[in-house]
Amino acid sequence: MDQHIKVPAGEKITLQNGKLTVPNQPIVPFIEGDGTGPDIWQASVRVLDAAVEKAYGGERQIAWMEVYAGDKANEVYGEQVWLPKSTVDTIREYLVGIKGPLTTPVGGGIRSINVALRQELDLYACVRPVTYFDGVPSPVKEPQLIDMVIFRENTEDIYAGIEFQAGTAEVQKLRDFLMTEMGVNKIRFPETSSLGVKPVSEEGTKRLVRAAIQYAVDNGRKSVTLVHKGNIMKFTEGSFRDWGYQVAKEEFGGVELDGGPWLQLPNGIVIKDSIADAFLQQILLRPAEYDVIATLNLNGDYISDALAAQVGGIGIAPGANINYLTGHAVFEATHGTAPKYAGQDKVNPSSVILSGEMLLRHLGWNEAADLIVASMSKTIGQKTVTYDFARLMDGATEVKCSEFADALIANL
Ligand SMILES: NC(=O)C1=CN([C@@H]2O[C@H](COP(=O)(O)OP(=O)(O)OC[C@H]3O[C@@H](n4cnc5c(N)ncnc54)[C@H](OP(=O)(O)O)[C@@H]3O)[C@@H](O)[C@H]2O)C=CC1
Ligand SMILES: O=C(O)CCC(=O)C(=O)O
Ligand SMILES: [Mg+2]
Repeated sequence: MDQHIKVPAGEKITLQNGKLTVPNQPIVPFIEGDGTGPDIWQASVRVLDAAVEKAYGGERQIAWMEVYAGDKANEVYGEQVWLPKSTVDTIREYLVGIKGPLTTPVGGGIRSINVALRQELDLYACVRPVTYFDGVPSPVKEPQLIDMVIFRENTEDIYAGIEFQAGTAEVQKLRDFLMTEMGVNKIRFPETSSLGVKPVSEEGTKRLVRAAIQYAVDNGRKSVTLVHKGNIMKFTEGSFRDWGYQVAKEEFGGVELDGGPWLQLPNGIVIKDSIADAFLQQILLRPAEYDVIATLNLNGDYISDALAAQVGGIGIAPGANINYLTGHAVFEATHGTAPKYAGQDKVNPSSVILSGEMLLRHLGWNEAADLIVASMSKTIGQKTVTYDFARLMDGATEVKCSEFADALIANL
């Protein structure tokens, strides 16, 4: 902790015997985020506080504690400080946090702060539920059939950022090693290639798939689909599939259906797999056949936004980054900073509000979480929506980001 972080009155959330102990005034660190982050956070925190107040009449309250990352860390800690150590240490100490989106430049510049936070805290499961709220405009015919929860591996894959730029001494060293010592002759343009490394481990895969299956078991879901491109990337994505089936068999009692590879657990849950390209058309054509999804980091990134579009877009796509073993969890929207709308009080705050709803449920404050879901349904049902929905909805009343929060609070 340092002098920039003001600790509010409240108590720490702790983990005891694998279970969270949540005081009535838990201190929860938050990162406001870049771009539209401040608008969204200011709207979201009001809704979260109002839901808690309504559910518990003042007996419970979240003590929010601001920690810094991205542009605001530069302002507070000085230039080129994007993710202060104290931010990571504070979230580590207080276990549960929430964040707005943070900018990552394309090409050069800093590596993703979002990814760094997930790696530093080993938040190995990125959990992104995709459900439909009645009345939301959707490009598909039967959006109500979509009810999936994506479990995206969050620490490995090509997403880990191990890559070397064309023309550097580093890439030359790696290329020479691959070509002379490993017999690699498939780099099409060796002199001008950048090279990336795609680590996919048995441990990393198994803990993610284990979490996905456990979620399916705990929540009475019908199936878990392992999504991969294992026909082409045999030892990374193919192994993800194989290790996934192994967990289902060895730890959850899966038995082969019709000679495999699909499995069925004793409670009826089906464990199956799908190749990523085919999967992306299947979720459009036959979404009812998919339920819990377990996939690698980059696939999960693409699938998250594609599925979000089917239920109205990334303005209403929440998520959580979780380590089920240590209890650490950082909740965040699926979308980014949407920089062209920054400071306009315009964008949809629903993704962060519903990420907060997931946070409340994670704390066991289900009454407050339920109030938020009900209010979201009611407000959208009244066609009071932000620009993203209004432009696709007949007869909608378009409201600002902050006004949408007001409407949600009024409907709690
Ligand atoms: N976890 C994180 O913090 C993430 C950070 N990022 C970062 O964000 C930056 C911008 O990324 P970009 O690719 O533009 O993706 P964004 O998700 O920021 O925005 C893409 C488009 O999605 C729509 N959108 C996004 N958020 C909302 C919202 N709250 N309400 C309504 N519509 C929304 C807008 O569509 P329209 O134009 O149609 O109105 C927007 O132009 C990059 O630096 C990227 O790295 C990206 C993803 C996640
Ligand atoms: O870190 C980033 O900038 C992008 C991350 C992202 O798109 C995601 O996690 O969905
Ligand atoms: Mg993404």
